[in-house]
Amino acid sequence: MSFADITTEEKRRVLGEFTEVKADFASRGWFAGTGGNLSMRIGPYSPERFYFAVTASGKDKTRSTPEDFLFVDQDGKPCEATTLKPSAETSLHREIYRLTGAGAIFHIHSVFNNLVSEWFWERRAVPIQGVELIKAFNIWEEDARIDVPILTNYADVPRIVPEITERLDPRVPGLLIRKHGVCAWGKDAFEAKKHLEAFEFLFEYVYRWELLAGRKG
Ligand SMILES: CSC[C@@H](O)[C@@H](O)C(=O)COP(=O)(O)O
Ligand SMILES: [Zn+2]
Repeated sequence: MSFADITTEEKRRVLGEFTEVKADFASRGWFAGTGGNLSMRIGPYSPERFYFAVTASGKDKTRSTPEDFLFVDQDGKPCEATTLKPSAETSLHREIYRLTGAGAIFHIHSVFNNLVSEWFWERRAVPIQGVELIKAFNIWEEDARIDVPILTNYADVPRIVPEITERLDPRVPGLLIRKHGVCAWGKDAFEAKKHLEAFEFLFEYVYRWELLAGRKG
């Protein structure tokens, strides 16, 4: 099955859901300075062949226009004729889809995700233990601990890709890029959003806990 076989109804459904998620994130202030990008997969999946809708690069993501998204394939090539440029960080989405088969990936910049990525940079991971919201990742064991990987924020974005390949933890549906932002994913937009909200809660918790524990300043 190729992209041409995907029905117009299915494309409309995905873009409709995508538009809602984007507006919701905009209302939370998650797209400061055009930062952040979102993608949602469409059609059948294999690690070698898949398609996804992705936000166009450099747009004001707090606005809704007919030029907000385009469809690309597993190589990041547009599936339809367009003048739009896919997100500068499309290579990160491609690799996460290839490794996980996720249905949606959301990347945002926030002050808390930037702060914890720097504070824990030496260990290359943010440790989080025993906080109830870890269950949002479908991890139910008593006093569970996760380590959210922190990757190097290379200006040449494709250089980050091998670090994703090496560091992605199948139990943890997210990763941080140092002093940049978080990518969170899930089997569909609902789950990716749930994971993103949980990460943002947990990063704020960790930051505040470090302050209370006197490890900062
Ligand atoms: C202007 S914010 C920095 C951007 O380079 C990037 O990190 C980002 O998240 C948005 O890039 P985009 O190409 O619009 O998807
Ligand atoms: Zn970014």
